[in-house]
Amino acid sequence: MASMVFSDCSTSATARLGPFQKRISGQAFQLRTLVSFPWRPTNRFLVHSTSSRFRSSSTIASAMSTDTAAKIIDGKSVAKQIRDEIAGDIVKLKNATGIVPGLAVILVGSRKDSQTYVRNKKKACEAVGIMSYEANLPEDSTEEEVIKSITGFNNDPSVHGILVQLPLPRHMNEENILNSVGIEKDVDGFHPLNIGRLSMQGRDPLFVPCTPKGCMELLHRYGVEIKGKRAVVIGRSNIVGMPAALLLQRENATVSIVHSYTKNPEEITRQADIVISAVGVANLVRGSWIKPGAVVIDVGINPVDDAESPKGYRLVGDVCYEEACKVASAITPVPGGVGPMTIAMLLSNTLSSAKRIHNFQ
Ligand SMILES: Nc1nc2c(c(=O)[nH]1)N[C@@H](CN(C=O)c1ccc(C(=O)N[C@@H](CCC(=O)O)C(=O)O)cc1)CN2
Repeated sequence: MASMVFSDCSTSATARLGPFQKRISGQAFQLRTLVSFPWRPTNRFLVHSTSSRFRSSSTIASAMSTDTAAKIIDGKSVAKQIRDEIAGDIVKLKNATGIVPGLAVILVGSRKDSQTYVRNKKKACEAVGIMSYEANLPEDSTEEEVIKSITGFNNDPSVHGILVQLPLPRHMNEENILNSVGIEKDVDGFHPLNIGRLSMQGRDPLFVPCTPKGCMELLHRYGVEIKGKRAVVIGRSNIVGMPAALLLQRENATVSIVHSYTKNPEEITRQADIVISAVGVANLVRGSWIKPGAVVIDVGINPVDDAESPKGYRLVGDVCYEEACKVASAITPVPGGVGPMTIAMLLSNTLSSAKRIHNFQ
């Protein structure tokens, strides 16, 4: 079978990435803008070696007949289920107290990808019964102007959650801006007090960052045991990798973080029962990095050139999906995996905030 020998994740993907990024910069969000990660995918492992090295003869037969062995973790359908649950809870809250949860989103500049995410957040709010408020500030706004807008929402009792869409324009100090979101309305969970509490035993943050919370929710809803398991998180960004590692550790996994200075990333990743990859490098994680039977959560959303797609590109994860499918027991697709969970978790955090502020159980 051709696909068993030549992988779509071979070096051709790397070659596509370079010129392509320049062309569409600003159109699709790349984690790379938030994390510094100099790795590039390698072609050191061929697909045929991956499947034959790790599988028993019966599983090879099944992989060959279906070309896919792993269970697909369907983030899109789980996110829908969660949104339905949230909509039901919002009706209960409103009927009992008259309170309608409110979310304020601050968008600075006119990046197309950020505009799309903000529009999607607004639509998702509407669908579940959350009021949304928006502040659109020009690219050349000052930090003070952004902070002034945040302060307005901090003081507005109809707003229960505030988020600043990232990335911010380069001239802004992200830390100053995120620090000015009131901790009790910090539905993105990026405030240092929330992250600090997440990292301490016996303390609980008011909010957990949405993407890592979505990863954990997928593991829970698919019945993946975490306690006592070995987990590897690839990437250590403040908004995904680091909080994901803390969350896994809080659930008693033994956690390693693989990053750009890790000497033997393949070897370490191959020890993991659970892999969460959040580096923003297309197809970095090859099938041979995955321990047979591991559960793989792919946070990367990377555009790669695709002449056959009407848009001229398609989205792929950090993990070479076609290879990993043959080794892992379960895997999230890109798109349709972790991405939809990010917005579902934002709605969940906004609802929790409204309940907490109004002391509703
Ligand atoms: N303040 C924040 N900024 C950013 C966050 C965040 O959590 N808070 N995360 C990302 C962007 N993001 C939400 O803001 C986000 C990214 C991707 C998706 C998603 O559903 N992706 C789809 C594919 C979408 C497509 O086709 O383009 C998927 O993976 O299936 C939702 C939200 C950075 N900024």
